[in-house]
Amino acid sequence: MSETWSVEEHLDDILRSVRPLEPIELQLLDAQGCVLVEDVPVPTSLPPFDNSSMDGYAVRTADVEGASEEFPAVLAVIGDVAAGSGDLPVVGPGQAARIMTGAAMPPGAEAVVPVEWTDGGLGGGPVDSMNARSADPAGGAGEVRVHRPVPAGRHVRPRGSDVQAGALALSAGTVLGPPQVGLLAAIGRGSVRVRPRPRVVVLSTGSELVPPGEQLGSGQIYDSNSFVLTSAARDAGAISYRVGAVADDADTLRATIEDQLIRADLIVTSGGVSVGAYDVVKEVLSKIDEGSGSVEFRRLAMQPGKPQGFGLIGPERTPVLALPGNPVSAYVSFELFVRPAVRALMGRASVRRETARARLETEEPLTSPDGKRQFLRGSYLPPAAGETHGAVRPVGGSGSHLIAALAQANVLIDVPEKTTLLAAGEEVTVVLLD
Ligand SMILES: Nc1nc2c(c(=O)[nH]1)N[C@H]1C(S)=C(S)[C@@H](COP(=O)(O)OP(=O)(O)OC[C@H]3O[C@@H](n4cnc5c(N)ncnc54)[C@H](O)[C@@H]3O)O[C@H]1N2
Ligand code: MOO
Repeated sequence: MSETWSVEEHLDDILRSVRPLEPIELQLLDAQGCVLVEDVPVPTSLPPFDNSSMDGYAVRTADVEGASEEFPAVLAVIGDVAAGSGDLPVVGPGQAARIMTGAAMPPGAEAVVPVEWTDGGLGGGPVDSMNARSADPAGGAGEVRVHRPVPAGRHVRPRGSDVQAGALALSAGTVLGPPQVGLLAAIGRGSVRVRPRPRVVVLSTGSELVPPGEQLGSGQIYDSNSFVLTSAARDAGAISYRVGAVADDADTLRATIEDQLIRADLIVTSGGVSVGAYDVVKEVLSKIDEGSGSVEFRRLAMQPGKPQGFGLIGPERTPVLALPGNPVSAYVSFELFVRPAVRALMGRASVRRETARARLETEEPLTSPDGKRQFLRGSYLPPAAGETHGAVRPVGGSGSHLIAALAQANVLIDVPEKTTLLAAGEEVTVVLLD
């Protein structure tokens, strides 16, 4: 650990080694959040047939020309066309078919008159709605009085007006959010080829750690890192598995990691990477895979998050990121290094968090160590209307054990290596955490 690496050098090293996962065919809902690797054409136009956009009556326009409430057009109702009806009546002169939203236009009809522009077949004034079929089984028969004319095509959604057969529904590289999943379903695709979500195994280490919910003994603390890292991995798009804290024992740790390799696209550990006598992660991972790669431990010009390990292990050369154990260090390290690695495995084009420039609000000037890039926790308010910059206020101090303040933060204030003092009102870069 003699050489010191910058944040960017460490990240570049990780991103150079992490390749997107091989694509697989996934059911639509399993593909949510994934990157599509195929161009998906539209097999059949949407809508697949001309259909009504209103509940009403399908008519021939000539029959309702000049119609008014005083002088309604009286048409013979020849039946109902409900959404899903396959059998369509032919609408002849002087006739109308009662039609529901989404139902196919019957042959002969050119437009739809909404039910509100008619007497609903009841012989009175305009109605608000149709009677339910159960209450009025004969509603689709008899006569209807139409109070207004309609031009051809009115209240009709033509076949292909949404998207035409042969067009590109979605192109390779698209991230499948809910609307894209909806479009795939609408064109009849049950599954698609995507890069899968990476499986991230999170493993915390430390003999002092006790799972939340259990009793603490003397010198013990609750294991929070494995929870924050597992949920952060899920938030980044991964399928994450939390492995309970492993004691500071080299053999146990080695066996646990070897067991976990089978289900991991990425392994994240926390703790045990510093210079203490019980820092077993470093001890085990530096030697786990002699010959076919191992984990390198380095010191970064960064605070928090100075000690970091990265390498590829096992037969599949699975990436391992060994994060420092201090809770804030572990989380900041996740945001800066693990999240981009997860996104790179997913094949996402942008792997980094967004940043913004913000005005610093602080009573006392902030100090930062020379030669270290510092990531302070901040509470950020986006720009108000008409303003170009938001405002950020530091929360908590720089101590990497300050878990409560971290929970109040929505940004990291990125203080460059050479900056040692920041006064109120200065412009800073913030990394947006949500
Ligand atoms: N002599 C030196 N000591 C330390 C140095 C150094 O350069 N010289 N670096 C310090 C820095 S900076 C960091 S960061 C830590 C990193 O230490 P480790 O990665 O070895 O982490 P641990 O010693 O296991 O734990 C550190 C701290 O965090 C608590 N912890 C650990 N795991 C969890 C968890 N899962 N949940 C909650 N809290 C956890 C642990 O109890 C310790 O308090 O080393 C410094 N020391
Ligand atoms: O680097 Mo440690 O992460 O400063 O607390």
